Amino acid sequence: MKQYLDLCNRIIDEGTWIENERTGKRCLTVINADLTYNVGNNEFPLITTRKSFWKSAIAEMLGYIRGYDNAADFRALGAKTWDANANENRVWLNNPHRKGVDDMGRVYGVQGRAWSKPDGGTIDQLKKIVDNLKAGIDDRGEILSFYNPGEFHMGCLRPCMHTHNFSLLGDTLYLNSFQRSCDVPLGLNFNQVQVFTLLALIAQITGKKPGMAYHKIVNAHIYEDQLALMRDVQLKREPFEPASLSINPDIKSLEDLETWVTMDDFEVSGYQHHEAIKYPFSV
Ligand SMILES: Nc1nc(=O)c2c([nH]1)NC[C@@H]1CN(c3ccc(C(=O)N[C@@H](CCC(=O)O)C(=O)O)cc3)CN21
Ligand SMILES: O=c1ccn([C@H]2C[C@H](O)[C@@H](COP(=O)(O)O)O2)c(=O)[nH]1
Repeated sequence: MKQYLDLCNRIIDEGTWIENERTGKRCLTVINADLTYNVGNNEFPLITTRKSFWKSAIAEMLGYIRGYDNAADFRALGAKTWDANANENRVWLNNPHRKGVDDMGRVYGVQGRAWSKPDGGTIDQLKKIVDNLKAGIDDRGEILSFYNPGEFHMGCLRPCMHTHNFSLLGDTLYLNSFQRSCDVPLGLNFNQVQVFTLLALIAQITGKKPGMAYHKIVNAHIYEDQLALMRDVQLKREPFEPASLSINPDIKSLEDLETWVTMDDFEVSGYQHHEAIKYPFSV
């Protein structure tokens, strides 16, 4: 929690105002933040200075793991977070690649599970990683990349958290996750949970011990219409003791994640939090 609050305070104290053309809003911005999560000790990085909708965050990550490309599939898992980007952004609505209502296009998990090869066919990056790690192999290229500039024009948004790089040291699994752009009041609250849960899940299905997750953020910002709520409400609150996450131990394979897992397979205990804050969302 401290590292989240430190980043919010740093943006407010040292940030630079930057115009953002895509949303038409100004953002108070800093460059470079490094967050770390101790997954081995189950130090779940859940925000306590407002109510966090952690189930939506995990549902989103599960949707990426499954390679979903449709906001309705995310909703069915419990995340409404892609509705606006799929259905309310004028540039995407006018894009000839959009297949209809709720289509997100070739974003995130589509690239992770079905990256198109120039000579035909697709690459399943996640399956290769899981198979290798299960066999104790780290080829120093256990990389899940959602960032495919050749297909940006076929998706509603470029991926923000774009690369997840796994590493094995003996029986311990590590994760470095890279994020190019971060909406600190709204997105980071989710992204912290996602990096943590991704390492916990992949360790569980590959039979490894989870170690540390390292989360690198490049452009960390607060939108102008979020600033007062962050500065005058959320940052005035005292954080509570951290919560912990438990994951159904029956989840044993990538196929389990792809087929029967729901949000009922995740539980958070000891979550004390302040009241929810409704931050404005920029499409
Ligand atoms: N401007 C912007 N910020 C983001 O964080 C973001 C995007 N766009 N576009 C793609 C995804 C979608 N994400 C989202 C979208 C919505 C919420 C959101 O509304 N959160 C509320 C309520 C969540 C709920 O009820 O489930 C929150 O209070 O956290 C969070 C992350 C993260 N990403
Ligand atoms: O997982 C996510 C997804 C998105 N965001 C935020 C970061 C930005 O505020 C917007 C994306 O806008 P770009 O113009 O494409 O940078 O969404 C996030 O924080 N986390």
